[in-house]
Amino acid sequence: MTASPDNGAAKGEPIFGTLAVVGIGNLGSSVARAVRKYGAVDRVVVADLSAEALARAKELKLADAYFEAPSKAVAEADIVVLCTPLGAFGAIAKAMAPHLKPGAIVTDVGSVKGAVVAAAGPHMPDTVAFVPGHPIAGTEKSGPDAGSSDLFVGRYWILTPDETTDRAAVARVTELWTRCGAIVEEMKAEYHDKVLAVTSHLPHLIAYTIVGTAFDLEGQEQQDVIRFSAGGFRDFTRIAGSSPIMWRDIFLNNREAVLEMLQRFSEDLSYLQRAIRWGEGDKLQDLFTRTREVRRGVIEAKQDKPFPEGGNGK
Ligand SMILES: NC(=O)c1ccc[n+]([C@@H]2O[C@H](COP(=O)([O-])OP(=O)(O)OC[C@H]3O[C@@H](n4cnc5c(N)ncnc54)[C@H](O)[C@@H]3O)[C@@H](O)[C@H]2O)c1
Ligand SMILES: O=C(O)C(=O)C[C@]1(C(=O)O)C=C[C@@H](O)C=C1
Repeated sequence: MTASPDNGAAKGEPIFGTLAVVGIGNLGSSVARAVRKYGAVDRVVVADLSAEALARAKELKLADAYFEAPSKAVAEADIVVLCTPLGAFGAIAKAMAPHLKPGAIVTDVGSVKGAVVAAAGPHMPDTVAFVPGHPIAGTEKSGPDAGSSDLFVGRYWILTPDETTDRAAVARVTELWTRCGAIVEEMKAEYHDKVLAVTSHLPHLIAYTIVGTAFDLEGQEQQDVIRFSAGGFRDFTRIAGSSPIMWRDIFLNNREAVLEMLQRFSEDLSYLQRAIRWGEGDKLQDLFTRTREVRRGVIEAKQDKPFPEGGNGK
């Protein structure tokens, strides 16, 4: 099931000429590194509004050319990958639209799909194909140093084309991310947003809540929570350390699905609360047995580690 590359760069003919990354942070730099390592494109250009991120990307030699304005970077691109926080997608799409090459493909890595299609889609010229996408891979870190060429190896990359999307463009984007090691699947944007609300957005919200609760404790108690940080809390602090801007935008852009899942979660939490209050150990044990099975399933699907076995951090 795992896609082609081992961790020594498997190569073939480049799939695209020039690839433009807009937003050279964790995901953008992972895309830049991966397409180069796996020989998927001839040339990489990047745009980022942060002078600091651009300077660091240059030091790391992540691309062949660097621009502040997306309009400059996309002018020569055969494929553009939007890798900024979601809140910027609409404005970037509008600004770059007049400068896109006819025949170019625009795709993205945004964690929510419905809102992205709504914000960016209407700005796309008819001469360009827009293929929304989302790699289910990442870490809590931000910036160009955080990326890895192996981030996508063995991980799912979901595309959410609709009935108007150019199928040839979908096929080329599929080929691109498959070359970088991902397992590409298609689904409807709305379905994607519902599934990710449970598997990614809600866990982050829970982590933010628990760590926030600990932070709100007074004086000595707060210090001791950090000092004696047990495994469970420690794991929550990792994802609660994720980018505040990225996660603000995810919750603002997947409001309905997150609120729906949060409602179900609250009901399930009340059930456990009652079971603890009334000493109903059988109910607790029954649920914990079923959740153990879920964990087994994740391990069997090889989705339990951020990087592949022996995968590099860069
Ligand atoms: N981090 C993850 O685990 C992860 C995983 C999958 C998808 N994503 C998605 O990837 C995207 C980027 O996340 P990240 O973790 O790489 O964030 P990041 O903070 O590491 O990088 C974002 C970059 O975008 C730049 N940027 C912001 N606004 C811009 C604009 N208007 N024009 C140009 N550049 C701009 C920032 O300067 C920064 O360099 C988000 O949409 C997120 O939902 C993230
Ligand atoms: O492992 C992590 O640090 C992540 O948060 C990565 C993670 C996830 O929830 O799995 C976060 C957001 C994404 O859109 C995709 C991946």
